[in-house]
Amino acid sequence: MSIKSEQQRVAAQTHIVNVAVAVIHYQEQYLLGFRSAKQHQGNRYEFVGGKIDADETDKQALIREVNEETGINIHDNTIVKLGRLHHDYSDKQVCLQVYKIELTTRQYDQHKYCQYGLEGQALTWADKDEVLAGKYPLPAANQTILTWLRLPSLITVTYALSDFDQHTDPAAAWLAYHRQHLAAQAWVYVRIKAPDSKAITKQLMQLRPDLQMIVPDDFTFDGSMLAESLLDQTASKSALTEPQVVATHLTHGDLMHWYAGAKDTSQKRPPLSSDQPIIVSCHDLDSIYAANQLAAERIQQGLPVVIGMFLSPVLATQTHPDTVPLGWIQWSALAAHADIPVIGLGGLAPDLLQDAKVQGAAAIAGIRQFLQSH
Ligand SMILES: Nc1nc2c([nH]c(=O)n2[C@H]2C[C@H](O)[C@@H](COP(=O)(O)OP(=O)(O)OP(=O)(O)O)O2)c(=O)[nH]1
Repeated sequence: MSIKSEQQRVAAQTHIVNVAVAVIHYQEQYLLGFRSAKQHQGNRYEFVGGKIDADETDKQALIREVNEETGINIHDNTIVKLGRLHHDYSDKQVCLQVYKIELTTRQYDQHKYCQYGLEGQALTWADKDEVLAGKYPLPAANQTILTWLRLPSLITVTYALSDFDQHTDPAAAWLAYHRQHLAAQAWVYVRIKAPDSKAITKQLMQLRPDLQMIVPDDFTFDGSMLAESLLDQTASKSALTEPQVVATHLTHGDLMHWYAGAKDTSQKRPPLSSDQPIIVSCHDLDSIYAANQLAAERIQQGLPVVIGMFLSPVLATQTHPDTVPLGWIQWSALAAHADIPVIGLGGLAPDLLQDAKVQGAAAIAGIRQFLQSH
């Protein structure tokens, strides 16, 4: 049975309404509709969208709904899948299939002054920062979408400390290199792979307070390390460490370990203790299912969500010369199973972003090509 018909069968049995949601934007401006008081979740803003008919694919529904509600034809735009999420509003269960679409300048210019949609609903172009800050009340399910939207298009992965072994002081050389070559405000997956990773990470945070860091799951900056720092020791641990940590990272192995426990009902594991959003690494279908389950459980339990999945290796890399890459075709087929934004990793460069989006990537990541060469 195809995935699509399986989804429809489950939805029919449990009365889940399948909805196509179009996060339409032009640069940092996001298009919001306003739900009338008489609609379900009325008197709130919404992303354009609506129910997926039984004979439609998600994308067909998306294109139809956007056209019916706004008159914008997105048939030729790149449609990037962000994710899929269930929400139980108690009076109605929905499954939102969420996609992000960037309008062309021409499309935006044609529609930027339209204050009402074709169904009479109010339309607003809103600043991304204000949408993410919660200035526009949206249905509860949209909180997860807002967290997904924080994910940037490009993520830099650091070198391992062992790549600096030829230096007399590898840690100092690692720090000097990354301090200089990471782009301003970059999202960085700090992957040092050494016993003193935490101390080095802490130093990078102090050298580059502009960076947004993804750190290994077991990174809690304990009291002794904080005491060594010059920071105010009376401040709380979280206030000292969290502003720069945007997510914790779970390796493929850790994820599968959690999944094995989660499937074993005799010793069911909670959906992990991290009080941060999570980014996982996946290499195959099993780990994608594990990530989907973790993502769903964390939403159900009101924990910070799983904001993305590194799916690798897309292409051959210098870091893992013996690993057979997935290639775009297999990568794209796997990515379609993910319920969370997928980040392409392995052999990529920033100028491949557009190609990667066409293949289903919400973002791409890498090491050498993502570090600035100055
Ligand atoms: N369009 C849209 N719907 C959303 C969002 N977030 C969210 O929870 N929903 C929910 C609200 C509704 O229950 C459902 C959307 O269905 P809809 O727009 O076709 O339904 P409706 O309430 O207008 O009902 P109807 O008049 O078509 O029967 O999804 C969102 O951002 N956009």
